[in-house]
Amino acid sequence: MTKSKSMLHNLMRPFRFGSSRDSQGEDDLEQIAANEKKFFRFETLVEATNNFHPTNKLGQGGFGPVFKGKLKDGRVIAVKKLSQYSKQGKKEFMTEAKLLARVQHRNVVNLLGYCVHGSEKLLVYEYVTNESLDKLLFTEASRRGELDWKMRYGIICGVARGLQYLHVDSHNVIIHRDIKAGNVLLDDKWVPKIADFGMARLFPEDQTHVNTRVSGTNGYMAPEYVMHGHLSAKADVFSFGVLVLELISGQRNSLSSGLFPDAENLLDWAYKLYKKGRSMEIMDPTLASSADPDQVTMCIQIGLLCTQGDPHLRPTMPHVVLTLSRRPGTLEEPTRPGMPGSRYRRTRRTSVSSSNAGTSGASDSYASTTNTTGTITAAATATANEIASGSSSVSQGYVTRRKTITATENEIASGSSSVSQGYDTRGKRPMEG
Ligand SMILES: Nc1ncnc2c1ncn2[C@@H]1O[C@H](COP(=O)(O)OP(=O)(O)OP(=O)(O)O)[C@@H](O)[C@H]1O
Repeated sequence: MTKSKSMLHNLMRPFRFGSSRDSQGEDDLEQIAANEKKFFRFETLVEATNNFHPTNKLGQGGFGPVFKGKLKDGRVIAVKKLSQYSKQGKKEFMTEAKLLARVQHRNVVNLLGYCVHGSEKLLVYEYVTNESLDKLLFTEASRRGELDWKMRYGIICGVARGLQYLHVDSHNVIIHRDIKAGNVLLDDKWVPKIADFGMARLFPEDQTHVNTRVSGTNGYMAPEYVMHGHLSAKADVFSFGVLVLELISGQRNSLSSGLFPDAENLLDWAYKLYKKGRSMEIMDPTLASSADPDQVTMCIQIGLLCTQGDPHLRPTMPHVVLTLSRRPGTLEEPTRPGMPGSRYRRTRRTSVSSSNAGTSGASDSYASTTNTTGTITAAATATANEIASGSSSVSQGYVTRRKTITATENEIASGSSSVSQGYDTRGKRPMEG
């Protein structure tokens, strides 16, 4: 083809019609992906996982089963077979997966690539050797003692850095929406890695169940998200705050545990003790010999700042990372934590913390009341009480996924994002190819 002919050919490409255009597009994408070594042949994954043998199965998540495998080049992988309910078109899936595979950070589980085979869609991750944090912290309680303070502090710092990367430093703003102990994997050196990012892109909103607008996990979801479906990076900050308090206390943030004297949940308990100057009482007793009291006190305060009812008052992740990198010092006073069922109310505050530069003086806050305003219909089928007690099925299945919205990096970095105002039904902001 001459140069001018090939130019014309390229110009005409978007206007070609019919299936040949689609298959051509897919072929092109496959070719690009293959060149970038992100596209895995199905046969390669069959071989690596011993034909997805049950003994290779690592577990079953909301998006489908995960299998351990080994590639011929020696790399150990985790292959997630996406649920058949992912109706996303092949081309779109490949575009999304290709972009997500560019997200690379020490504290994020790296997506090595992906595969499409007939109706099957698969994601190929680096294999992370150790358990997920929830197993160590909660499921096998006897193992909680293995996590001394230094390790827990390292996990707090690592997850904070991973989230900062997703919110601000990656090519695209990525709001995770499901930060929880179960989505933090630990490698052989106990470096934490955030799993399951970017699922919103692979499970577009219009393909999820009608009653399940809110996804996420009970006990971790910010009240504005539960109640109104408002999602911003500050919803991740809230979940991160819950995780911090869980790491310090060794307790799940759930009502059903009944472990929090005179308090509704872990956040309430921590806040009440903090107000009495006794915040250290939430500390897991197994940390007694390893804890650095100044660091623990600082982290409790960070946890409380992150879980404040008013999303505008919560710090941004860059601010959290900065605070953690400094020696423990004076921090702002946290206001009341957000509770599921809290009512949304705007109040004018006289002082706004330094972590919120860029937010307006008038701030939204959540009244501490369990009276709902009926706006729960904007969220999920679960009631506020179900969510608070962890008995809701909001996060149980693939149908509960996911929604995120648009924001610029600067908005998110400054905490002034208006992301909660508008939704991108496909769970993303536009990305460059
Ligand atoms: N990259 C990985 N390396 C090692 N194990 C992994 C990896 N990804 C997932 N797993 C394991 O596979 C299992 C299923 O994980 P997945 O993330 O799909 O679901 P989940 O976190 O259990 O639930 P949910 O989807 O509701 O968050 C878990 O036990 C998890 O620890």
